[in-house]
Amino acid sequence: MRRAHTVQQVRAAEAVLMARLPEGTLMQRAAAGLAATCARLLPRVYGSRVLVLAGSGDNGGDALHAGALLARRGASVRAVLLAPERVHAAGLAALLAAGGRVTADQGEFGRADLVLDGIVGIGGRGGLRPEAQPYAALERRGPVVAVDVPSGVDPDTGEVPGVALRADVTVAFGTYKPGLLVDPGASYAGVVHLVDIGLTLPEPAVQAWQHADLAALLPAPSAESDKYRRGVVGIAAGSARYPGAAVLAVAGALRGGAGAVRYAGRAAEEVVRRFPETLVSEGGPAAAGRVQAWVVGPGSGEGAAQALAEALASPVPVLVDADGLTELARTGPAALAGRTAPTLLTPHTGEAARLLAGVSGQAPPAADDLAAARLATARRLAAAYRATVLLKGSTTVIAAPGGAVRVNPTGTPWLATAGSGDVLAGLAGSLLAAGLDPLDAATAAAYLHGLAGREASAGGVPVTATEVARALPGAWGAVRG
Ligand SMILES: NC(=O)C1=CN([C@@H]2O[C@H](COP(=O)(O)OP(=O)(O)OC[C@H]3O[C@@H](n4cnc5c(N)ncnc54)[C@H](O)[C@@H]3O)[C@@H](O)[C@H]2O)[C@@H](O)CC1
Ligand SMILES: Nc1ncnc2c1ncn2[C@@H]1O[C@H](COP(=O)(O)OP(=O)(O)O)[C@@H](O)[C@H]1O
Ligand SMILES: [K+]
Repeated sequence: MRRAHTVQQVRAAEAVLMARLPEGTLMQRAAAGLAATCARLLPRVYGSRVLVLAGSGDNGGDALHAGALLARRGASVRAVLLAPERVHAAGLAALLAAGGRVTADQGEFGRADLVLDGIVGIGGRGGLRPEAQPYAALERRGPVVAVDVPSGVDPDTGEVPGVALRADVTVAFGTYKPGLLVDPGASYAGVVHLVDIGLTLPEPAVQAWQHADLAALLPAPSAESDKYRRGVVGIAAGSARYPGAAVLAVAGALRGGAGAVRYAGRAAEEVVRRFPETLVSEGGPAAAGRVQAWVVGPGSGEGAAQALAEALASPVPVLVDADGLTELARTGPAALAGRTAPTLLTPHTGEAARLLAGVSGQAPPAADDLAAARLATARRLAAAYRATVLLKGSTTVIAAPGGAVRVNPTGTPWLATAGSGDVLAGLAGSLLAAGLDPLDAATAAAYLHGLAGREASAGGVPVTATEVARALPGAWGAVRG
């Protein structure tokens, strides 16, 4: 599991450690880890040209100390001081003593074999200041290594409020920061290396699960299992107009670990033709047999209101997607008030905007603004609807009403294809029916769906939602190892 901590959490942990250690110890540890990563990135350190961009704080100090270590190994190190009057004095002294030099020549950026971005770290706010902005647009020859955080990226949120410096590698100290895991910030971080500096940290603000975390969680039948004990997932999706959404949601659900899939809706004929293993009925959720979880909304069209009301009236977990979300946004959180079982909402940013309008009673915010602030959006929705929220898009973020947040590290932009969300909804619903709680079901579904999308698009080929569903068993296999 990758754990990310907020600036406040990091500073608190740092304060405890600094009180025990001689001054400068933490920075020495950080600089040593940073220099070691740089040395691995360079074909050879001796004779390489390294440029340090040093801001006014400790982030600049780390970069200058790492520059000094590289200079001692024979690199030709130059430093641009973005705020010379407030530069980290000990860092600069170390660099100069090791043979490094200060420069004001921007051209060094394009000539460097490696650039260290020490402009700002966890003290940075509000994008790059004007004096640093030109570096974001300059041609580069070697990799840019961000010190702790790519400068200009908000460490706590991943928001990029102005210009930021795109890194090839980020060396993070002590822990990941949420902004390194969530787009748009994550896309500026490149490959993230973690350097242990000895911090003792509390529960992380954000988690990103990996194969091993998921393997421990995915349902598996035992000798005593039968199809009912494995869980039955109900799919209330599709309509005469959109039968495909029903087929795709069922395709996802059949590969999600439940023992049976029950379909309730207008596209029963198409569903059975494609998947004869499905139990079908023509009516809505109220008229269907028992299930352990409902998925409602994909392609439901005009039937969405009725299907949603019936599913929400049931005592089992309900996943609301697509047209179901549009319907829910009309009533707002009040529609969930009487529920006795958990609810999982799976909006993209357009649906998230409608859901927020359903809370405020005002015009929906712009979807692009919500995409730029994914963590805040998912948290707001989870709190307002008292439901778990899986916010789809370039980084899928999952927020539980109690405050837990997970971000999904798998996925590919190739998943942005019609119907892939329907597959995800079916898959997540199936995991809910198999007994996972909404946070785990959403985490596992996003992860497997993202892996399947990558597998199906391997080599950079377009994928269809059907192919994503077909790749799901392979994704389970990869996770299970
Ligand atoms: N907290 C820790 O546990 C450790 C921190 N270390 C380093 O210290 C860094 C934090 O240092 P600081 O607290 O001095 O903060 P920074 O170095 O991140 O920022 C310092 C100053 O930059 C200015 N600034 C803020 N936003 C800016 C912007 N957008 N553009 C230009 N200047 C801006 C402000 O005047 C601020 O005081 C970490 O990111 C890390 O690199 C490490 O040395 C080791 C341990
Ligand atoms: N830029 C992107 N990068 C990665 N994944 C994306 C991107 N855009 C969309 N996705 C993923 O593609 C899927 C699309 O779902 P959705 O928007 O509901 O589409 P549909 O309604 O057509 O099924 C989601 O899993 C979402 O997270
Ligand atoms: K930085």
